Formats: sequence, structure tokens, C-alpha cells
Amino acid sequence: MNAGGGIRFDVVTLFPDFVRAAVSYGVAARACARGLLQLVAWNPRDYARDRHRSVDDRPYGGGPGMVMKVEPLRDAIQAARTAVADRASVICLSPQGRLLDQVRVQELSQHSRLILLCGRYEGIDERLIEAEVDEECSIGDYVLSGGELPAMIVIDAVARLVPGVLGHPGSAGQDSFGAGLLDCPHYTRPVEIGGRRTPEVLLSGDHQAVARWRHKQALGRTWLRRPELLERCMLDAQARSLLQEFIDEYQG
Ligand SMILES: CC(C)(C)c1cccc(C(=O)NCC2(NC(=O)c3cccc4nocc34)CCCCC2)c1
Repeated sequence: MNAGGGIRFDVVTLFPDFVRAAVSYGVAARACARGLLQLVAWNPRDYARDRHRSVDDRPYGGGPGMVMKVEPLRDAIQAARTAVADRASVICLSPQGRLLDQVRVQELSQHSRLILLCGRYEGIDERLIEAEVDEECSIGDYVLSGGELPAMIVIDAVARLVPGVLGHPGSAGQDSFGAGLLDCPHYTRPVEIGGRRTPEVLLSGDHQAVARWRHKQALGRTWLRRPELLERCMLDAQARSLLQEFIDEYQG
């Protein structure tokens, strides 16, 4: 975070309008309006020197597709670095990168600014990555058309952790017990629909019972659907006994 407590993202991308959508709606848009979040896009095509303003070229060694050239990307990154004096980490979104998780998102949210580099075509000339990139980050193992959607995911996840961005920090996955657990089921009006009724505990007005039920559901659903997440959170004695209660009921 910078002095103002906010965060600035400089995104190097061939599609600035695409990534700007990440901060044009909802919580992120409000954070921008309040100066807690800033996104500046830098298009390598604006730094392509040749007559055709080319940002890509054919791969050495042959093969299909094109490769992003060093110079336009290097000059776009340099322009981003110069725009705001302080040193910024350059993160390249890439399938070769370290898998993004909430722990990494929390680490990234400590920066006051981040430069995000998005690949297109078959990829970026390796010498640009060696010369300019501090780390590579992947959002997961599937084939994508570019690094822009991954960059937008990083922006959304990190922006939510900037103080003041979320109305009440407890919302959406950051619940008191939530660190690392899946969400409990949610219900709202009408109390019954399609023959399915809201669990009575949620109508009881007993806040302690509601909190206990939600924690138990979060533990149980994580155990059922994503047991590997459970290993990462250190369950205290109370959580372990709640989970055991869920398992006993589940196994009937
Ligand atoms: C993982 C897998 C399936 C084995 C794989 C293996 C080899 C290539 C790709 C792939 O998708 N290449 C295309 C490319 N993808 C990405 O940028 C990208 C993909 C996935 C998660 C990401 N997180 O950030 C960026 C990510 C966009 C165009 C420029 C070259 C990279 C995928």
C-alpha cells in the first residue's frame, strides 16, 4: 500500500479496454472512485518503432504462431516504471508461473504498486522475461488466449484486501472462521421455495447457534468437496469437534 493506503496496478497489455473492465464494476469501481485503487494500462503497440507498429514477429526455430517482441514490451514497462518513481515489482501472468492462491494474494496486497505483464500470441521473447520480470504467476492449468483475464483476477483478488475497499471486511469468504474454508450455504427470502425450506437455525435469532451452524457447514463442505484445503488450515480443538460432529451426522 502507498501512503494513501491504496494500490496502483500498471498493466502492460495489447487490450487496455479489456483489463479496464476489471475496475469498472462493483467494489473495484467504487475503490477507484475513492482513490484506493488505480489501474493504468500501457499498450506495447504505442512503443512499436517500425512503420507497421509490430509487436510480434515469427519465432526463431520456426513453428506456428508469433512471438511478442522484446523492444515494445521493454519500452512499455520502462514507461510504466518512470510514471511513478518508486520501484515496482514486475509480475508476468504466465502458465509457467507459481500458482496463485489466497496466501500469495495477501502477499501481493502489501505492495503499493504492481506492474502486470500480459502475454498474447504464442508467448513473450524469453529475453524480456529474463531482463524485466521479477516473478511469473499462473491462475491455473488451462489454455487461455492471453494473460489479461489472469491479470484481472489478480487485480480483483488483491484489491479486495486493500483497507477500505470492502465495506465490512467480514464479507464474502473472509468470515471470522473463514480463512481457507469453503463458504457455508446462504439463504434469503422467501423462507420456503420449491418445497425447500430455510434451515430453522437461521430463523431462530440465536446468533451463537447461527455462527456455530455456519462454521460447522463450512468445515463439513470443505471436508466433503476440497479436503486438501482443510489440511492447510490449522483447526483448533473447537473446529475439529464441530467437523467430527458433521462427519458423524454425514456418515449417519
Ligand atoms: C497450463 C497449461 C494448460 C499446461 C498450458 C501449457 C502451455 C501453454 C498454455 C497457455 O495457455 N498458453 C497461452 C498463454 N496462456 C496464459 O497466459 C495463461 C494460461 C493459463 C494460466 C495463466 N495464468 O496467467 C497466464 C496464464 C496466453 C497467450 C500467451 C502465452 C501464454 C497453457
